[in-house]
Amino acid sequence: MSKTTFSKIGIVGAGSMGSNMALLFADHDFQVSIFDVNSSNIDETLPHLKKQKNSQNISGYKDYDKFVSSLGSNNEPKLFLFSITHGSPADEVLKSLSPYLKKGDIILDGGNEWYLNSERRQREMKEKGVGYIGMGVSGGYQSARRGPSISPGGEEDVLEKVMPVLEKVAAQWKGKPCVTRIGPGGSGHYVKMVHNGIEQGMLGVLNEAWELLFKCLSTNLDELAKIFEGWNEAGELKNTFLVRIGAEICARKKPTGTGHLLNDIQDKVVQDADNSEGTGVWSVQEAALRHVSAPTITSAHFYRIASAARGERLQFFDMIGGAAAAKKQHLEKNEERAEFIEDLREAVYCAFLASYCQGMNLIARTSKDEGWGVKLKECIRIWRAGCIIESEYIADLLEDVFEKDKGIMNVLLAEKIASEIQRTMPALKKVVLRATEWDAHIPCMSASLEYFKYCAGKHLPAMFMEAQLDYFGAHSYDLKSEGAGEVKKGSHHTEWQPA
Ligand SMILES: NC(=O)C1=CN([C@@H]2O[C@H](COP(=O)(O)OP(=O)(O)OC[C@H]3O[C@@H](n4cnc5c(N)ncnc54)[C@H](OP(=O)(O)O)[C@@H]3O)[C@@H](O)[C@H]2O)C=CC1
Ligand SMILES: O=C(CO)[C@H](O)[C@H](O)COP(=O)(O)O
Repeated sequence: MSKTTFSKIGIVGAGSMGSNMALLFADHDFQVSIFDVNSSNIDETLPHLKKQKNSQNISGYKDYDKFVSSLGSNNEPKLFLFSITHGSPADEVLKSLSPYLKKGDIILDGGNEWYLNSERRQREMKEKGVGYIGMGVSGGYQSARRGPSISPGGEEDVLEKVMPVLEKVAAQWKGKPCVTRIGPGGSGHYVKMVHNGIEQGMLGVLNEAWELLFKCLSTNLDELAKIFEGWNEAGELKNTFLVRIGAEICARKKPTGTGHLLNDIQDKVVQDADNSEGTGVWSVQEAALRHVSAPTITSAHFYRIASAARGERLQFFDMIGGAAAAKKQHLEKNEERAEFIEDLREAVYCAFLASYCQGMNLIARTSKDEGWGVKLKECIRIWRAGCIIESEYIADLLEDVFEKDKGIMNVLLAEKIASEIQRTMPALKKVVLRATEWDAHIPCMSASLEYFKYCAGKHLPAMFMEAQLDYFGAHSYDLKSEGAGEVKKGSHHTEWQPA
């Protein structure tokens, strides 16, 4: 581990991530100055921070002048951490902070940011001699407090200076910090974006399993918590963060009154639709732009978009006579129920794997396109702890794949992955079939099944699509007799109907 170069840090943004990272850095003996353009955020957060351990290391600021001065004398290089909303809020803050920045200062942008914004800011800051690191921080606010998984990207000499700081505060796995130099430019934010894309897919899959158990099989929430706990204890879903917190969420009772808290929660995910988070949208956009098939991730996204529009959903529900509501099922025999739950566990794993494969293929593609040299094995390593997509079995599998083939572009083609898919796809198919009969919502599981099916399609009906495209668009085609061929326009055209 390298030596720490900074002992002070200026955090901009006293929201849930920023304030918890203030405590994290304070625990690691950094002098922390926390600033927010909205002074009421400091008024609200500081008293709370001051009640915590090591709070003597934290001071709050409401104006840039005092904030920057608190970090040292004029010629002392300063380290800043942004924890603010992506896009124009981060641009506004950077513009206001800019007059105070000096050569040698470094900004760690710890928000979820569009990688091209990070690259633009890197160029702007470079002109002033200021380093700018686009830095993914994963694990939500609990890990921000205890140690997150961190994916920094930027210029090598700047990364060199901040790695000792990040190694100190990152989550640890087997004695190693869950942080690595991802690569140049916006690669750090890009990898975090894909992490959130994978997360989106996994969240989608698990919410489908939850509905099948809760609504279709009428499993009560305490029993459901036990099922998820069991899944998290052994087998392919062992030590999977989202399954573990899923069990806690099912079991949680209301703080007042009786009953489970979950029963009161509305069925809307709005953070994509209201633009407060961008990573989901960008992952979908990037998968399309880079020509990487990622249907688990994209289906999860479009499902979330539809979930946000509850008003429209209710209207449409009435219009089609409730045909789309998940139905209660009575699996007569206990063994039949147990068998279904076991199939469901395998199906969840198989679809989680689909989400991971799609995400890793996207990183591989973009890293090659951009010449970033991202080490996929390292991405998996830093996602082992302090992170939302933590999943031990999948990480073991993929680390091994990336160890053996560092340049792999499509992880489906790794023997180990293919054999896992072959082994668990029948369970996924059984679950999709049953769930379809039961009118359960399965956008991600069904998309994952289709993904594996068409990625392994020896004779796709795309031959018919290709003919149609040639009919009306003269797009031309390859002939079967010409073999697999390249990914490029074919050389044959038929004049199906003269114009
Ligand atoms: N929550 C999470 O689990 C994670 C979040 N992130 C990312 O970390 C960043 C912070 O997230 P989080 O703490 O959850 O969000 P919060 O909403 O709690 O905090 C966001 C902060 O940004 C400030 N802000 C918003 N708009 C502006 C603006 N125009 N100018 C200056 N400041 C502004 C907010 O101030 P105000 O309250 O006045 O709006 C607030 O201080 C985001 O980029 C998020 O994507 C990353 C990993 C996990
Ligand atoms: O970055 C995160 C975790 O890693 C945040 O929790 C973020 O809110 C997740 O949002 P999304 O599912 O929309 O990507």
